[in-house]
Amino acid sequence: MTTGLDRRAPACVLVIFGASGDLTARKLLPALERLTAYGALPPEVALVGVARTAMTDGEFGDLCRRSVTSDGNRRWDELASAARYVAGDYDDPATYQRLSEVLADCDRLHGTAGNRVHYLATPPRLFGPIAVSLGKAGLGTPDGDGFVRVVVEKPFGWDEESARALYADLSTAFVEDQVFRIDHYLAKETVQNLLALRFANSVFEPIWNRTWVDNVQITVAETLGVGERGGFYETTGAMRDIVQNHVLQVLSLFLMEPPTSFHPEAIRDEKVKLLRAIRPLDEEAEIAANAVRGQYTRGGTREDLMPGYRDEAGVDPLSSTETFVGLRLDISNWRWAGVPVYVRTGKRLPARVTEVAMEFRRPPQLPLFPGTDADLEPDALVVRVQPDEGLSLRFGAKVPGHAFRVQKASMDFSYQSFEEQSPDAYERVILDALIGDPTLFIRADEVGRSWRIVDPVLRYWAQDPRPIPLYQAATWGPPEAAELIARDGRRWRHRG
Ligand SMILES: NC(=O)C1=CN([C@@H]2O[C@H](COP(=O)(O)OP(=O)(O)OC[C@H]3O[C@@H](n4cnc5c(N)ncnc54)[C@H](OP(=O)(O)O)[C@@H]3O)[C@@H](O)[C@H]2O)C=CC1
Ligand SMILES: O=C1O[C@H](COP(=O)(O)O)[C@@H](O)[C@H](O)[C@H]1O
Repeated sequence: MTTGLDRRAPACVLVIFGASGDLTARKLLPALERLTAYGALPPEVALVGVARTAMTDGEFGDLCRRSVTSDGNRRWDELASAARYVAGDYDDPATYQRLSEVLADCDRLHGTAGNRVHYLATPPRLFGPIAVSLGKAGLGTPDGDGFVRVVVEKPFGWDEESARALYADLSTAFVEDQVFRIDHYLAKETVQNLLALRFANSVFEPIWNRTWVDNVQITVAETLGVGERGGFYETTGAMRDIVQNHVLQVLSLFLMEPPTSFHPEAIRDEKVKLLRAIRPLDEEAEIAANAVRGQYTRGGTREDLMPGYRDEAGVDPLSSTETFVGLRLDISNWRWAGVPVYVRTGKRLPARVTEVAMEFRRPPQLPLFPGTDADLEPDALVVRVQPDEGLSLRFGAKVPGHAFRVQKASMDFSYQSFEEQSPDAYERVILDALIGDPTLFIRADEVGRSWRIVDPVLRYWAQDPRPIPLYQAATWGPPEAAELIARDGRRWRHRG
């Protein structure tokens, strides 16, 4: 992982496919503006957009400026004014011929030295065909000492088989080292801080195992519903949208073995080893007992009544797509054997919170305060990814007074205590891709292994004749979610 403060992109052209789209306007262009604001994109970096919508170079430049509020950022104006645009179908060889010519112009005018980063920000089913077309046009192969990379947005396929087909398409044009698969969660500051927490301190390592840890809980809770993205979500659901990628990535960083170095491959090797150690739920009875799905219905308060999932635009009124997933996963290795990992994610939950919590075993007995142990929450280390990024260590402390009463207290660290601002996740991933640092990107074997974990559950749900369990918007999921963990004598950290 490159750590220096002097992170600057090398000479190159960033080519965005899907340049007329939502992701480009809402995330990529604002991230590029911020990168120019702090000098990370020198004049030898050029921007090219590709999409079907007819636009001139000037109109694309206007779109760049319109998508961003920038105050006197000269380098951004320069980048947007010099931006080029190629209009055309993604499967038409003429599009790639024009792109080749535009790239040659960039090399001549901006000194971009034949280096290219192709960013695929189109609907996912176009990723494979675009990669194949880039290969056929000779745009996947670097010239001499230069580089060509491809950045792929999630999802990486819909199941293990389609992920393999996408890999095959990418491989017609690129070798694995050239492929940067994005998971924007890995670029969140607190997720990266997991590495610092675990490996820049010696105090945590001795307790990071089954001897001390009782259970791990990962929560990715959103208050929003699917909004405008109903059509997309209908084909995705919470398991593919969040668990297969964000949750399993965070989980593997949190629970992996210490890497032998901070070399990207050493970290990714440990992540994939951990993913391999997660026992897939293969048997039907195992899935029924350890996986819960749910879908939100109308709910909230009278003042803030939220629509049900089936009322959202683009959603089938009889849809059985899951907007909530609860799972118990088990890890078959020496460090974590017998420590359940509870995972929960959903839309329209009561709070926006993403966190990883490690609950510690209770003391063997509580002789000083008999009768309280059932009520006392277990000690826990909580990594808050959002909002209010930080860490908390929760423990029991005596309440002042004559009686010996114990209450939970916590030691907190908040990222707000640093003066430096965290870069937005997309700033981080774009700059890493331009620099060529793959640490925060997902390797092909991690993708395959993650599908291996979620596929059996998705197949089981697809043929399950029972109606999907429902939960009211602004509640913590269906009752089955509470039962999943209560069966083991435990409770979710956040509950209604
Ligand atoms: N939007 C977001 O917040 C996030 C998006 N992503 C991922 O980023 C990628 C892009 O997402 P987003 O920008 O929302 O997608 P859009 O639906 O906005 O599509 C991007 C562009 O692709 C082209 N396109 C759309 N539909 C088709 C089609 N049927 N055939 C050919 N071209 C089409 C359009 O350009 P034109 O018609 O001009 O060719 C469109 O502007 C997706 O893979 C998504 O999963 C990931 C995280 C968040
Ligand atoms: O990838 C996705 O993530 C967002 C949540 O991202 P966050 O950074 O706001 O936590 C989620 O809303 C979306 O459905 C999913 O595609």
